[in-house]
Amino acid sequence: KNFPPGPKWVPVLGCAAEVAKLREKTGYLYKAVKELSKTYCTNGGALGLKIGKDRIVMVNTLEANREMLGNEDLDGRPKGIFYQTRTWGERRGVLLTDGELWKEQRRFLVKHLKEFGFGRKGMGNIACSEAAYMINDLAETLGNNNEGVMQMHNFFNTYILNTLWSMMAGIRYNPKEPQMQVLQNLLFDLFSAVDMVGTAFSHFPLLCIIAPTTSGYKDFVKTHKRIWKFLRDEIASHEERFDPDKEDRDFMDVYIRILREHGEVNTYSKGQLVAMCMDMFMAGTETTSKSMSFGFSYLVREQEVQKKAQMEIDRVVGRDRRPCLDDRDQMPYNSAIVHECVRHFMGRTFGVPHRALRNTKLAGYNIPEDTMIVSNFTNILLNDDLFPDPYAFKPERFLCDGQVKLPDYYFPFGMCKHRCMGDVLAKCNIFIFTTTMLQKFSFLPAPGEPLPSLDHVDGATPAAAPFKALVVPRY
Ligand code: HEM
Repeated sequence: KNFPPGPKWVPVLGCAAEVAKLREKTGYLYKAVKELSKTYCTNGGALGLKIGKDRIVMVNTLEANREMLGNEDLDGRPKGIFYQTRTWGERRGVLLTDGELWKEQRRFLVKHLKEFGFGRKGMGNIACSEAAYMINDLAETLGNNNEGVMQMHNFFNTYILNTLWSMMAGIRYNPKEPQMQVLQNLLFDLFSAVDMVGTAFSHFPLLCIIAPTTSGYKDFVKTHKRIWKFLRDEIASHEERFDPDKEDRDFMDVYIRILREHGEVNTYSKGQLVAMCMDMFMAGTETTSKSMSFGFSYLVREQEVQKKAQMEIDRVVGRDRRPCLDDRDQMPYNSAIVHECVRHFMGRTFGVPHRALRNTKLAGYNIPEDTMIVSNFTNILLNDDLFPDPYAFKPERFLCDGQVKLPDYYFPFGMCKHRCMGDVLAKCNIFIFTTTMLQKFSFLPAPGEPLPSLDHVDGATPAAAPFKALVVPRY
């Protein structure tokens, strides 16, 4: 009763058929949700759906999103086969957990990552060092001082992963390593095959038994097994070389020390360590590298924006040294590019789902316990009234009197208790990587190729459609 309005529910399916039909017609889940909201939500605040077993509320308006993120009754994370299969049937990690485990482990993770630079000056240095590898690799691929056409949409992945992994595991990977390429492709496919709200087998769990292959369950498990193996191997090699008398070198060392000294007590366990690494691996790399690939797909289209960014880099940094985080305050245009990259990425996705911990209210509607609640960021970040001409790439929208000014309706990293843990790292990486690339190279439309498409690959996190650029050294 008084559940947010939406399409009619039929037994077993709920309104899955109508959502699927619209999704097929529009090509994207976020567009399907937009059309449904137009049809069913007179006041717009929230759209109520039932897909298989899941009651889902899409939170549409700015006001309703603020209310949702500030309501502690809605601070749970979903339960169920989709979310728990990721962590071998248990609730582990920091991304999709709630309650005591989430609170204690999130606090522990943030506190100890700081020892290795997270959120501190060291983080900027790590990003600069990784950006230097990136441009050297690019120059090497092109052949010194030559230009060439490059596939760009997945170019940044490993470098972005390395900035986080140097703090988590003290490692940097070579992007050309076949194992790394396999892992990146696995992640890309995984994120394209599922949605933020789940997938066929999570809404209809019976499919895991009667149609494990077509429902995507088998692939989901297979991909996760490979990611677990990758992480467990790394933890095992940390355990092997762990020396209690030596200083910890990274977060894995810190966690291993806790387990050796106290055993698996309270919320601490080896499984929790694997799950946290997996969460960071997924939440921390896909989001930032996809924001960057959206950004570069637009920079190739919008040569004027690229030129303005390069003029600012030349003026503030020059060509004799590389950009660093301390330059950011003097580089409002490039800082605004960072926000525009994130806006384009998050504007095509949904927030990480929340769950009602108890019966509560949202936007005047009743929200029963265990309902999944999802921020519809499209309605905010691609909203014509809040961001005029929303599909254009305009860093200027974040500038006022030559300085960056963020409106209070720009919160792509969420708000309140579940706010993104990695926003500072993400913004640091996008700034350093973009400015370092634009200082050294220009990215032009590839001859004979179409301009990068404005369409994207749908999924749990959206990806810029694959595109190429002609990369030309500037000096
Ligand atoms: C452009 C990059 C990124 C964007 C747009 C982004 C966005 C978000 C959003 C919207 C949430 C959900 C907030 C909520 O549920 O209310 C979130 C959660 C989270 N993000 Fe990010 N994120 C980014 C990068 C990162 C990075 C680099 C890391 C890791 C260092 C990270 C780690 C996490 C974690 C662990 C959570 C779960 C927080 C919790 O539930 O307590 N994210 N992020």
